[in-house]
Amino acid sequence: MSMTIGLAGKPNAGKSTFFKAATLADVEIANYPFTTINANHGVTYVRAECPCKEKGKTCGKCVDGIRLVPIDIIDVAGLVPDACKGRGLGNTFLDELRQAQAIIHVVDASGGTDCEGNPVDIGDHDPLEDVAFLNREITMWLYGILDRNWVKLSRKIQAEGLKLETVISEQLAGAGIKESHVNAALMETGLARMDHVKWTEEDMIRLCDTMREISKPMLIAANKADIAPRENLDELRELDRIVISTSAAAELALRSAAKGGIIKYTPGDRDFELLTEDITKAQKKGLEAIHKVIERFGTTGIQECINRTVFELLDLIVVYPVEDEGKWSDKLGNMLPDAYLMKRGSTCHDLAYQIHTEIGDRFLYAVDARTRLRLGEKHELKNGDVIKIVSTAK
Ligand SMILES: Nc1nc2c(ncn2[C@@H]2O[C@H](COP(=O)(O)OP(=O)(O)OP(=O)(O)O)[C@@H](O)[C@H]2O)c(=O)[nH]1
Repeated sequence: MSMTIGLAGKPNAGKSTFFKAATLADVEIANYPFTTINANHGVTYVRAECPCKEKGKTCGKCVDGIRLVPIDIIDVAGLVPDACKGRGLGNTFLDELRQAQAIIHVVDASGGTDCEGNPVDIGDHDPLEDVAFLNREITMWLYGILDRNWVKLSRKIQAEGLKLETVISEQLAGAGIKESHVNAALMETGLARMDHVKWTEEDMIRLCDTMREISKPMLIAANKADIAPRENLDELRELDRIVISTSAAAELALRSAAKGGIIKYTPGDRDFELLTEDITKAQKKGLEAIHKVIERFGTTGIQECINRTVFELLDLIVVYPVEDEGKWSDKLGNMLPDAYLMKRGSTCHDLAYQIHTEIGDRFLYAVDARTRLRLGEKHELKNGDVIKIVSTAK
């Protein structure tokens, strides 16, 4: 199961900076091959507690007990200028959006760019408009697809006795909508109890809006928080969703400085340590400014966006498969060699399949390496579990 985070945002909101920062990893930390599919596709990392700390050992795969687990991220390009003037979302944008299971919407919280991304005075543009705009556009895109054939589909449901959720999900399959999404939206809107023939346009838009929320959960990165008026940040925080104050520019500077050996900084840290005095005046001033930003907000917010997208919006957990339940290692003695992101609710059997099809097919039982207890195939995994799978596979 591969999951992808989509980064969306109007021009100049800081989306490219966010993407660059989120995908810039110190190779020594990352330990994974850098797999760029194209310029817009990259790998970012979830920050997790590494279990090796509990053993009082260092696995060599983490930094001071912080494990970085890879996940794909796409810079969803093509939220075109003029979209807000009625041109709608671009095809590139929608094509890429389909591939993402959750969205981080990078908003210019400073209000220093208009709806097309043109610079205006700080505070002149209301960032709430950008949030509402993107949501509405995605909803109306779904509605457009559904409405196109609705009369025909509606008749088909009645004539052939088909299930409403099957027909709707088939029509919206291209947008990544699954039957479970439709079902959940029908329940949430109360439309499940109403004859679909009687649905008004407004009902259908409401259904699409709810399907969007469920199938593409979104959090808001209130970016440029460092220069944003406080009212803007407060206003955004009142939204009924996760809103995180971010400074993509600060995170990019920190990761670049860490990569260059100037500072010690692991993504998401609440501070950084200067490793050399051999820096220019400008660098020193820059780092001091970033220090103030971190002091004010706790972190730059970028890592928090990734973590909360993964653990809350996508509802994933991290699981560590091992072959030796005593040493928490593989056969060669490498401690905690892998960290897998899996959907919450996954079982030991699912983990076996994730490791290898044959191990899944020939699964016998699993062992919780912490408690040494035997677990059956249906046992549900928890975040941070260290698990050995026993199978008859060679
Ligand atoms: N003050 C401040 N400026 C930022 C921040 N993030 C990005 N910027 C600046 O905002 C401008 C736009 O950033 P980009 O990352 O290029 O914006 P974008 O949304 O990707 O825009 P396009 O590439 O045109 O789509 C640049 O000058 C950045 O340096 C931030 O957190 N704080």
